[in-house]
Amino acid sequence: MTATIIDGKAFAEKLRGRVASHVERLKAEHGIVPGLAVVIVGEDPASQVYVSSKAKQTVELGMASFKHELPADTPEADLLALVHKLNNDPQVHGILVQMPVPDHIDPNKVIDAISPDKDVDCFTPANVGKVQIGLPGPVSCTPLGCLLLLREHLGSLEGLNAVVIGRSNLVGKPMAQLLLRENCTVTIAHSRTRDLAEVARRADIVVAAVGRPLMVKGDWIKPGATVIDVGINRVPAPEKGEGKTRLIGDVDFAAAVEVAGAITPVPGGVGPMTIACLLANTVTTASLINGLEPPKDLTV
Ligand SMILES: Nc1nc2c(c(=O)[nH]1)N[C@@H](CN(C=O)c1ccc(C(=O)N[C@@H](CCC(=O)O)C(=O)O)cc1)CN2
Repeated sequence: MTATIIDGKAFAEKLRGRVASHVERLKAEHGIVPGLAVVIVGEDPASQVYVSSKAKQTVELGMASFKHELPADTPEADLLALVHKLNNDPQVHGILVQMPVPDHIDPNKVIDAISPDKDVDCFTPANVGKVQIGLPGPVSCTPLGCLLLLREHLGSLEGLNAVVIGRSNLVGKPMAQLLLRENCTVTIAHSRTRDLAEVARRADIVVAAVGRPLMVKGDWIKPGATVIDVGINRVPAPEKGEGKTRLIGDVDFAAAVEVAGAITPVPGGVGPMTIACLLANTVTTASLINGLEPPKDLTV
């Protein structure tokens, strides 16, 4: 059996189309131009690519983009001051500080500084709580992207056994929460989980978000299960030339594709959905800030 490949790139394109039509409507009917501010501290090459992509796509969808590039040695206080300025800027409806930040900056202080009204990453405790109890607002971008892909592929997730491997605040925990909201039976597995392979083998849905290349083996997957690979691991690729790299996921794709019912590739799976969901969240926050109901087709 060979799994269906879940095409995140194609789905992200469709989602961006929906975002663009809501942006047009907000402008035409309410005179609102949703604005997204992205802040990057330092020169991490991957982060720079993601931030440029975010800014470019924001403009492509008709929104206003505000990009702030700060040197790696920026004092924490200066970053917090910029966030406060953006909190008070009426043209900005979404604020994102690219993670990770350099070691001398406390990411929790940065997250705390972002106004929950503009927290398009859904990192603030207020928004994490809203997701938990099902109130409208932004939803963590990568987990939102995963869930939209799962719904598109499976329809209802009700009653399914879902195993999330990884317990980060960025992906694992919010992913588990969203799956619970879908009435899945959810297990969060992690580095200390006993018999991880056995736990994974019970799952109808496996979400791998550990950041360890190829950790999830083919024989960890129940035949027919749906596998969502959140891993984005850059590894050396000498076959492509000296110093070249390639991206691989947390799942051993070549083996898992023979067992699973459906699987996301890396690249081209969850990654593109993360940015599309960020843009969707910006329309959500722009709507809420202006007292409008956020569009239902951009969220879960
Ligand atoms: N403040 C945030 N920081 C980070 C987040 C986040 O959601 N908010 N997520 C990740 C990185 N990330 C977005 O910022 C991200 C990662 C990957 C992709 C993507 O499109 N990947 C492509 C491959 C791209 C490549 O060649 O490198 C794919 O998988 O097809 C988009 C966004 C950490 N930080």
